[in-house]
Parts: sequence; structure tokens; C-alpha cells
Amino acid sequence: MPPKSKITKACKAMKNLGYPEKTVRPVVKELLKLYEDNWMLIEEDNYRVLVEAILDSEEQKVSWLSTSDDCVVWSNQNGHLISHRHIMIYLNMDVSGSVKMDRHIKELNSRAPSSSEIVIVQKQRCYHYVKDITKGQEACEISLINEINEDQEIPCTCGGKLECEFAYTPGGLVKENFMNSFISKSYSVQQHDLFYCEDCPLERSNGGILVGKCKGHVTRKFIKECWYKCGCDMKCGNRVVQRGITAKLQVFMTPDRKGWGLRTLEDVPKGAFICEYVGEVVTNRELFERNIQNTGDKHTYPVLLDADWNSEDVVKDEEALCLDASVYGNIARFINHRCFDANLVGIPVEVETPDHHYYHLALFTTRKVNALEEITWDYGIDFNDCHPVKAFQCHCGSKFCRDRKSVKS
Ligand SMILES: C[S@@+](CC[C@H](N)C(=O)[O-])C[C@H]1O[C@@H](n2cnc3c(N)ncnc32)[C@H](O)[C@@H]1O
Repeated sequence: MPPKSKITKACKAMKNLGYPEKTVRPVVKELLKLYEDNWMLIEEDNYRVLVEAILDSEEQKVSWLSTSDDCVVWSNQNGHLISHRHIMIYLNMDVSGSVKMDRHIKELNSRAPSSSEIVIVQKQRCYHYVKDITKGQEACEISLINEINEDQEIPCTCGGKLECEFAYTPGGLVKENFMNSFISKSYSVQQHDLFYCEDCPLERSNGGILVGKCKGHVTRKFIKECWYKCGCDMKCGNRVVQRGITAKLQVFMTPDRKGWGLRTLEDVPKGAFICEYVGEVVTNRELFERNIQNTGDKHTYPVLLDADWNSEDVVKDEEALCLDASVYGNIARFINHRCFDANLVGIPVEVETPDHHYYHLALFTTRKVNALEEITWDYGIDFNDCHPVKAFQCHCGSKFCRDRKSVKS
């Protein structure tokens, strides 16, 4: 259906609810901008989003006419009642006596035009309401309501559909227990955390010939963020990485021979998202070929997307992906390495696809990071390995530095 007819259809549906076209049209236009012309989100649940947006826009325009503990009557800024046809009285559920209510209705009747119809809408203080938590999967709707307090959970209906619980706090930080288990796995990789492929794509990437045994891959927990199928918008608390960088960051010249580095200009709490590691998504075989062609000294350290290789019998070459930031990248390029006690950790985050071969590698703080402190990440380099990319001499300054061979001067 062309967009024009869709707008007309939406206006018609809203007219049946008592909203005139002149109120509906600008709200539809705003929503289309917000949802990038995705009509599906606007139409679903009988235009639920649209009704909410219209109510929001009306709330902004009106002010209290009179209030009491249990009754609120709206008027516009000129003191006129908001609608000639509908006058809405919002009531708290526990209306203690009909006397007060009657008083308000009488007051209204004396002020309202005779054509007015008084609609009483009983409205509880509602912190979280979902019309149908089954999202149409059951024959009847089952609603969810919290009138008591602000939820500790993130207000998004998609939670139940995700395999795992939300990994974020309402403040957008990675939850303490998720972060702690992730950190402890990163600090001391146990044998049972490692997965060894029988036919390792990394070894195979060397011109198709298996050159050695699999050195093991660390299996990692994923964060699953909401995506376009969830129906929530970008404000949803389960969309942290996809909203992008929010911390105030600065690239600076390090004083300790590491070249440029990245630091934060404000205190950042533990579990905060800093940035993701961006690079070209290439197969390991492609990377191998790139490295052969690139004879210069300038190498980057590709990030292997191997967090879920254990779920496959054999990972095919086209599934063995990594991020190569040597040509295209982002601010993460400036993050220097620190052995073991770096203040960032890379967590696999699934956004666009449930396919675990491709994911975002998002960098979160492992502890509180103070303003002007350098932010660092453990690249996972084995300084004693004969890696095709020659490792640098490490100046991380950590007492756990793994580069024991380097002469620190
Ligand atoms: C991803 S870049 C980081 C930004 C880099 N410092 C720059 O000036 O562009 C990685 C390079 O930084 C340097 N580097 C990173 N961590 C280091 C460390 N702990 N000690 C010495 N050099 C380091 C190495 O030259 C490494 O190849």
C-alpha cells in the first residue's frame, strides 16, 4: 500500500477513537521519521504506538485544570477543556468516594459546552504496562502491569522472547554478575573454557593446508540486544551498543612509548560501554592472503570472531570470520594493549542477526575508570609465540606483563 493510503488508513482508525485528522497527521509524520518509514511498527497492535504518541503529544499541550489526590481534569493552556466531544477525567484507581468525583463532574458540566460527552477514564499510576505479553501468540491477550514501583527490569516486551535474560541494568551498564563472570574467564582461562577444533579454520587458512593443531578458542557468553523484530524503539534499555559511543573520549599521546592512546575525560563506572571494535569483516583465509600481500611493517591485530565455534562440528572457511581494522576502523584503533589487568573487556554482542559467526565486539569497562585515565584492552597476544605478525615490545606497565623477554628500559 502506498504511504499516502497508509496515512489515510491510520487517520481513519484514529478517527474511530475520537482523534481528529489534524491531530493525527503530524504525529504520524513524526513517527515515520523516528522509525525510518517502517510502517510495521506503527500499525502493529491496532496502532498502539500511534495512540501512545498522540496521547503524549496531547499531554504536552495540556495543563491541569484541577487536581486532587484522586482526580485530574485536563484543559489546554487557555483554560478551555481539551475536547468538545470528549472530556477525560483521569482517576486514580482507589477513588475513596464518589462524592469528590461527582463534584468534579458537576464542575465540568457547568463549564463544558452542552454537546460534550464526559468520558471517565480510570487511570492508575502506571509504571509499566504491556497490552499483550504474548504478542498475539495466544488466542487471547494477556496484559502486564506494574502500578507499584519502577521496574528493575528494562521496559521492553521482547525480554521473554530472548533466550537469555537482559545483560544490562536499567542504567545501561553490564550487570555485575555477568561482568564478573566474564572478567574471571578472561583473567584466568581454564582448560574447560577452551574449545579445540579437530579441523581448525585458523590452521586451515594457511593456504588450505592444516599446518598445526588447534591452539584452542575461548567460548564466550553473548549479549543479545533487541533488534528490528522486537518492535521496541532505539530508546529501549536493551539497545546499548547500537546507540553508539556516549562516554567523552580523547586520543592522546602516551608518555610511555606506546604512541597514541585513548582516554576518558570523565569518570566512567564499571560495566559501561566505551566503543566497539570496528573493522572489515573478512574470512580468515582472506586475511591470510591480505597479510601475504602486505609486506610492509604496519600490521594490526585482527580480532577473531570465534566466541561460538564450539557449537559447530566443523567451522567452514566462510564462517570463520574476523575483524580487520588495518584499513577501515574506528576509535578503538587507538586503544593500547595491557596484559591481564586492562580496564576494558571485549564482549560479543548480537544485534542484527542471531548467527553467532558474526557479532559485534563491544568494549566495556571492567572497573571504574577515572577521568584522564588511559583505557586499555588485553589484545590476548602471546608474546612468545611465532605469530605471523611480529609483536611489539610491550610497555603496558602491568605487574602481570607477559612480555618477559623484552628488555624494559
Ligand atoms: C591498535 S594500535 C594502538 C594505537 C597506537 N598506539 C598508535 O599510536 O596508533 C596498536 C599498536 O600500538 C602500540 N602498542 C599498543 N599497546 C602497546 C604496549 N602495551 N606497549 C607498546 N606498544 C603498544 C603497538 O605499536 C601496537 O602495534
